[in-house]
Amino acid sequence: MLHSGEDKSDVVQLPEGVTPFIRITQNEFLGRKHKKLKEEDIAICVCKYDADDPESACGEGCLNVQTSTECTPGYCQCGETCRNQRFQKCEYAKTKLFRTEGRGWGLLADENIKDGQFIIEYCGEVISSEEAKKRCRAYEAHDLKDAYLISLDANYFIDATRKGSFARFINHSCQPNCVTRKWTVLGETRVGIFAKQDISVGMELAYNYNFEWYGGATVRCLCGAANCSVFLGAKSQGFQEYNHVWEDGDDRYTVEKIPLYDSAEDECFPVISGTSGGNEPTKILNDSEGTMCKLEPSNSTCKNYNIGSGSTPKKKPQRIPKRKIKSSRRKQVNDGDFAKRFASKEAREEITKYEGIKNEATSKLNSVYEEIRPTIEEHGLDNQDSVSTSVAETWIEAHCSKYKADFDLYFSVIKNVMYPHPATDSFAAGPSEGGVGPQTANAEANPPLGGAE
Ligand SMILES: C[S@@+](CC[C@H](N)C(=O)[O-])C[C@H]1O[C@@H](n2cnc3c(N)ncnc32)[C@H](O)[C@@H]1O
Repeated sequence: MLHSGEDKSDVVQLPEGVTPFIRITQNEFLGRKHKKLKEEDIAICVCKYDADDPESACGEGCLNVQTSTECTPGYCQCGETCRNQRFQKCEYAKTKLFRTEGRGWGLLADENIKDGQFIIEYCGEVISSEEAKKRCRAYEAHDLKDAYLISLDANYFIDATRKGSFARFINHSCQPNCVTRKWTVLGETRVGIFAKQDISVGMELAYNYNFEWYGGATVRCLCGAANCSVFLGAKSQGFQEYNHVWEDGDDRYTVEKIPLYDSAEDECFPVISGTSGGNEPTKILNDSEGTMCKLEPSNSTCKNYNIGSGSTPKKKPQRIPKRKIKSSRRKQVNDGDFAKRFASKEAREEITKYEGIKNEATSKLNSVYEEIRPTIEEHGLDNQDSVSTSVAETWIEAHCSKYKADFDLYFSVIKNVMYPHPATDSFAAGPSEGGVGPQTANAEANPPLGGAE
């Protein structure tokens, strides 16, 4: 197998089946030259090399390192010992290309990598958003299914489709072991892949693409993480708003909450109307530092990406109004006082007990909601990713208790309808009292069903 950190030649020997590309170790600029730094703009640190302290030569304490700026050769007093020229010197970790299951090619660590270590630069052609849009259409026309474009800043993109580094093979994961970071190198912004934890040799490298999704066909995520969002971009607001399936009071159910069939071959997951085919709405690819790659509608059937300026889509997705934060009270469901509809005392007592538990759980849920409401509002609408884990846990716990209480109550009602106790007091109503089910006294004792405790 090929070690991505070894072969520095332009045209690389690739394993069979990999679409050829030209390997570059520095971004190439389309339509402009590399910036030439003016002397007064060069950031010069104050580090001095001390043979007894390797950190002295532009380690973590270096002013340039702290501002994610590489030192400029000839200007850094540490000279050759400067350790802050990793992009310039291609100080990549050893990695290896391998074939994944269902996700095309991927890149794995070919040596142990330390938390925070620079792994590789995401190199490609630096192009404007206009050019990105054009290229995207061309790629779609050629039915390329993998997307290799990431955003560099508001106006530029890095396209690693035809020319790039091996970083182009790093797949997305919802639980990644790498992150992207932007660094300023000789006046230009460059994107590096860094380890966000220790990575052992043989582990696949992955970072979170942070797709911002505004419609179009969905790409099923096969990262296999326990917290997988099921689709690339499923957590983005665009995806959530566009792909919601139904709303029920406060709750909005999106496609990601619907159970999927496991088989990758079966396309059994829900088809969301209006999201496929020729009129694909806008889609945005967002790198982990928050800059965005606007993706636009296209007329092709390409599923993975549409890149463009972000101008008006041909067919606007139906915008679903953002969920309003409830004023002060959550909706209270009136279950209709089931207990009093039963003829037997035992049934009434049992159901009354469960009604009490359910009311308590509802009140608890309401008060938890009141507690977390400021946090939710503070973090901007309903993005549950923004609230802290402890808040989310409290909220989930209150929901679970409420669901259990609901279940217990309804179970008890159904049980008493199906297997009624004999009517034991004068309350036993005739049909006009509106019993929930058959009210005939049943000589048979309790049903062979247990309670729902
Ligand atoms: C930058 S490329 C990654 C390398 C790619 N696997 C290859 O073979 O060249 C991004 C593309 O890989 C695929 N991909 C990456 N991560 C994925 C994931 N978690 N689930 C499904 N497909 C994924 C998608 O087709 C995506 O457009």
